[in-house]
Amino acid sequence: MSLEIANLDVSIEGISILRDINLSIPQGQMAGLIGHNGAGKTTLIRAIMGLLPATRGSITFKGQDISKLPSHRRANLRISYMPEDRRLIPDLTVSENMLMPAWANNIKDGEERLKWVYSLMPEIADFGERKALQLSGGQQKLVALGRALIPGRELILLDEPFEGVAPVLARRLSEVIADLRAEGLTVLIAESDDSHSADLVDATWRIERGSVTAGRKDPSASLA
Ligand SMILES: Nc1ncnc2c1ncn2[C@@H]1O[C@H](COP(=O)(O)OP(=O)(O)OP(=O)(O)O)[C@@H](O)[C@H]1O
Repeated sequence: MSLEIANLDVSIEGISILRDINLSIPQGQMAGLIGHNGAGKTTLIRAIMGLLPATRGSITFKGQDISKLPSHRRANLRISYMPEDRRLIPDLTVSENMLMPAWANNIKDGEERLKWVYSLMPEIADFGERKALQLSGGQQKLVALGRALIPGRELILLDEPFEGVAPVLARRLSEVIADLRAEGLTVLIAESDDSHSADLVDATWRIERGSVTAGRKDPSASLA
């Protein structure tokens, strides 16, 4: 297994948000995390990243319990995430925004990895020297995905990547995410319904009021 979560509880300011989460993703596979607004998707992603502490249970990555590791040590294990709100720095260029995690985590081959990101998404290579604020919301999503891919080479967690994206760009995002399979990346895609992720993922997990169950892919989703 790449990621294995067992009996995980997470509280925020004393309020129990996630309860007894059990979830696993084999190496190189893609999984969907499907749940309504407020179900706990972002909280789970933040807990995996080490941005929220576990109050119980374990998060194991490639056989190592990472649940007590600080977030920068998890980044060193090549785990990364794409936040729902893109969080680009408006006055920095597209390239600078994507290189930020390489600078922050002392990643030596950031420039090389950036070239690979541009080969994966040639459309953003054209904007490399533009300031992030000059891009449309959808283009910024592609950049945010690219930025997550600079450190994220083993496990990448995508928090509602299709949210608020026009259909053409959503299709393009899907293609780029599908291409990650060839890289052997393990991917978790959070979505409020599986309309975009159903065709991409090997398995689906449903999250509801802080609890996760193994889900089924919605067979009607690919007809949508
Ligand atoms: N900082 C916080 N303080 C208190 N409660 C919080 C905090 N952050 C999240 N919550 C609560 O935790 C629950 C899960 O929120 P979370 O953001 O993880 O859901 P989500 O599935 O990602 O939803 P969305 O699709 O709206 O982003 C919600 O009930 C929310 O109100």
